[in-house]
Amino acid sequence: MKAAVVPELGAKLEIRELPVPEPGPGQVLIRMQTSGLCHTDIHAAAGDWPVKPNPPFTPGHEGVGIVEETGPDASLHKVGDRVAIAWLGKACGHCSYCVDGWETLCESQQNSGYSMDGAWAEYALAFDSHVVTVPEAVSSFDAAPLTCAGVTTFKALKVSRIEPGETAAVFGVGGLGHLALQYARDFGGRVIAVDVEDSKLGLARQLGADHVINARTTDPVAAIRDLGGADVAVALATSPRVFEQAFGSLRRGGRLVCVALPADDKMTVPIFDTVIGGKSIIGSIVGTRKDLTDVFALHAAGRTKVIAQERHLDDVNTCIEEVLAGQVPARLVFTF
Ligand SMILES: NC(=O)c1ccc[n+]([C@@H]2O[C@H](COP(=O)([O-])OP(=O)(O)OC[C@H]3O[C@@H](n4cnc5c(N)ncnc54)[C@H](O)[C@@H]3O)[C@@H](O)[C@H]2O)c1
Ligand SMILES: [Zn+2]
Ligand SMILES: [Zn+2]
Repeated sequence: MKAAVVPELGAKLEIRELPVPEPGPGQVLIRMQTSGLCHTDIHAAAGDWPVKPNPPFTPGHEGVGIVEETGPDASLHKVGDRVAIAWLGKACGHCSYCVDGWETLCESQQNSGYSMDGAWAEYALAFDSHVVTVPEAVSSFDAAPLTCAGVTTFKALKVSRIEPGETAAVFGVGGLGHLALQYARDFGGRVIAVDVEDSKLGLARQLGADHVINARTTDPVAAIRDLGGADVAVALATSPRVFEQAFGSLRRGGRLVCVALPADDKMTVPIFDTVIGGKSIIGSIVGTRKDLTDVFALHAAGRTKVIAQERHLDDVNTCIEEVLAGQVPARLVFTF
């Protein structure tokens, strides 16, 4: 099979011919149909996060495909089922987090395309217990971005406790942001989109943003405050400065949801303003299998639009450059 492999951290990916892997206990072998390029895969290949993956490895955690073979003790899914491989490759199932509906916080979890080989390949192994069924009404093309960008921003808006009528500011209209603003529109009220590319802001308008701000030419903090401030700000761009601006845009009682994971790991926020203004800072990591099922159901009901372009795995290095240059509306999806 063909797979994109990170030979060493920071190096260009290589397209390699590898043997199709055999499913072990509890595993299924998936024949990939589509696989999205999340900015997390770029961090993984660069090795720019505090906890590093071990090369050589195959990235990819927005994989959608067909179960081709089941390993011993894998009985939840059967050959022919269409399933999604998400970032949460496996959680233990019995720690305090897992039993309390917070499997995404499990300390012994495995992550697809990071601690285990991922979905940028013609075939991938996954755990039967953790792949999620894709409903018929959701195409494999749309399902790929929903599997990380969708579930992550759906969860981020849930933990923000946004209320109908509240204002949400979405910082970064990339793969995650273009879905975040649709959930914000559906769960809350007014939506303000911030990016540094006019093309992304045009897309944000089409997807229902009420106001758009180009942070390259306009100070987003002042502009959002002029609009009355944000009840919820979601940080989806990979720079600490964006987190600080997102915090600065909050009105009293506002909640900053931290989602992006910039390599530069520190942000500065004013303590006085946090205390006096009763503001909250919330971290949010992907979503559960149930969240992803809900995301698919919303999409099947026509509530979200996925904006993505089709690419070939052979062009993976160019694709990464395109994403880094901010040229992509809004996700790239490899098709097999
Ligand atoms: N917490 C989680 O569970 C989770 C899940 C998936 C991805 N992530 C992280 O989220 C981040 C975003 O991922 P993505 O796939 O959406 O990336 P992306 O590259 O598709 O989108 C980033 C967007 O930010 C915009 N941007 C850049 N600089 C900006 C600035 N100064 N102000 C406003 N916008 C700016 C870019 O133009 C782009 O539209 C990455 O760090 C990724 O690792 C986190
Ligand atoms: Zn992702
Ligand atoms: Zn656990």
